[in-house]
Amino acid sequence: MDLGNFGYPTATEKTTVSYYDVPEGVDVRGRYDQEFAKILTKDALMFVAELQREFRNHIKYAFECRKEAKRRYNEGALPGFDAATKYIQEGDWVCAAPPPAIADRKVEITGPVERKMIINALNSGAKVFMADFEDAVSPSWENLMRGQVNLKDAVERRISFHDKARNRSYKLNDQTAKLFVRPRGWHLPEGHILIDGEPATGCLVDFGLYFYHNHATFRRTQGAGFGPFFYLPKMEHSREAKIWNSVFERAEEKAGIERGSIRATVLIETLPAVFQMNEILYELRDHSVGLNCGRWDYIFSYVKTFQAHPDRLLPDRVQVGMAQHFMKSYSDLLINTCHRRGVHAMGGMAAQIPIRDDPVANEAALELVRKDKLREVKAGHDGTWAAHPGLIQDCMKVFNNHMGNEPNQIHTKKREDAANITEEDLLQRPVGVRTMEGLRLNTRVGIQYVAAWLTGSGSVPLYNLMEDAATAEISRVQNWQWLKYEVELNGDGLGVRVNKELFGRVVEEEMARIEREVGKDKFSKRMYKEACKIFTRQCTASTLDDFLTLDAYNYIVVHHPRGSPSRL
Ligand SMILES: CC(=O)SCCNC(=O)CCNC(=O)[C@H](O)C(C)(C)COP(=O)(O)OP(=O)(O)OC[C@H]1O[C@@H](n2cnc3c(N)ncnc32)[C@H](O)[C@@H]1OP(=O)(O)O
Ligand SMILES: O=CC(=O)O
Ligand SMILES: [Mg+2]
Repeated sequence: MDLGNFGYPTATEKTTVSYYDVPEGVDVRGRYDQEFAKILTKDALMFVAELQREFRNHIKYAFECRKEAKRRYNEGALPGFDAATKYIQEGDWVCAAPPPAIADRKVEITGPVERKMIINALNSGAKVFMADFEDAVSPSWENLMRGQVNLKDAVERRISFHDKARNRSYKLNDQTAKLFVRPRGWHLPEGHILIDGEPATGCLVDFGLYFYHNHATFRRTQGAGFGPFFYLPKMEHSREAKIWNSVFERAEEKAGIERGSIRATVLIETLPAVFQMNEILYELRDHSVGLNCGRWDYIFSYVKTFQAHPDRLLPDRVQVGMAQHFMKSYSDLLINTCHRRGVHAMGGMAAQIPIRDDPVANEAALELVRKDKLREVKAGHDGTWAAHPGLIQDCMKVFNNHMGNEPNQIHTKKREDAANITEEDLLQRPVGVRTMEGLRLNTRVGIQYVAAWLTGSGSVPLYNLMEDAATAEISRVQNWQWLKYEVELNGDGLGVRVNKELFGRVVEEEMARIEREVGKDKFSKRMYKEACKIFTRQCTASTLDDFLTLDAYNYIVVHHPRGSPSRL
């Protein structure tokens, strides 16, 4: 039996609401809004609180383990395959078969949970739209709660949008992409919802509210009996996948739906996780629809994992592509692992986006995207990511040309040749050089990204590339690493070493450049100075911050005390 309200008693309608109606032990400190109140119902909050109470100790333990692993890496250890789970690596098990509704995932568009973009993405011609609460979103209360409202309207197919300035209206086409939702990573708290006096775990809020309100409609209208579908980001170990699996089981139980209804694709986007791909799929075997190469966070994680290994410095960010041996090995092993276990091996995101006002540069950008997709489909990926609706047709053509009418390559491209990829392959030092331009680009991209994030945008176009939290992290940690080890910029032939004084000058000059590029007016009104402070502090910190957005989050939490006028 499918219990739409999870069997909780129906909440009585309040006629006058001045603040959210919360269950025992839950406090909502975010701004009151009537639309948000339809999401933050007492029953939905009770569901989130139950998840938080059941899993908080498991999450705490997983973070203790992350800390312990970091300590080991910082003392010189390298990540590697786990001998204790050889029986999983070598066993002959497979995951549950992919639901027919999402057998074909050739091209997936991703984007933040903004109303207009959700409509555009669902109408884009992509097979799947991954609605993002992670890398592409600045997790302000407004963005998150509006995102939940938008997704509910999208699942119920009544989402619309009117752009007053352009007098343009948006609504869904008859044929739309299948919806996946990516909740935040385990590390991000939700500072506006307190459960038993502590901030809720961000991803349990994202998952819990979305699941609670949409599971029944989704399964009926989109999933052909399966769903909802998720992407799970930034995990470092299979024990974290095990928590998600238990969360899914609990949600299915509460909703009274069959085990295995919920399906999720895990992003392999941390270095430790590449050694756990079998274990992650195993933990989620009833709920899995594969793995995805989250290449940008993966590069970030390579630097983070090796923060105390000066012999493993990265070259300039632009040189760390999928052709580097360690990146190619990661993608090949992911395909081999997924296909052996009967699930999708998804490719990743090329950073290029269409360049509207320059046809030659636009064609060059599209060609880079096409090449990246060709590499992926030939390697055996079953689908890929695209950042922009203008890329869907080209990506689709590449995949269709190679796969014809086949929905995926799970059973036709096993990549047995990749089964013997070793720890050395996965950790091989990237080749390339470091330049002053690399340091400058990291700095001006990092500052502009943080400025955008602080003002509500989690994905932005910068210098004709898509930038989001993952790409910005690379800029930050690379600067930190170069400063920490006072590295030589060996690509310029000048023997210049990076130190705080040089970095100080670079920051000043890049801030001046940003001001010239964006104009004095925007520069003074937006948060460039605050962004510069946050970014500079993180690049020069004596110990590396785990995440750029954890510190920056403090700037965007806005508490509204109960009964304050802003809640009315
Ligand atoms: C590392 C990772 O995690 S990758 C996954 C996370 N990152 C993302 O999802 C990034 C998604 N992409 C984006 O956010 C955007 O494409 C950006 C910020 C990179 C570029 O945005 P813009 O410069 O505004 O794009 P542009 O002006 O060319 O947009 C043209 C139209 O396409 C729409 N559009 C652009 N990207 C998207 C998208 N990803 N989804 C839906 N619609 C989109 C715009 O809303 C606009 O619509 P309109 O013509 O109806 O007004
Ligand atoms: O989430 C995707 C990534 O590349 O990071
Ligand atoms: Mg990522």
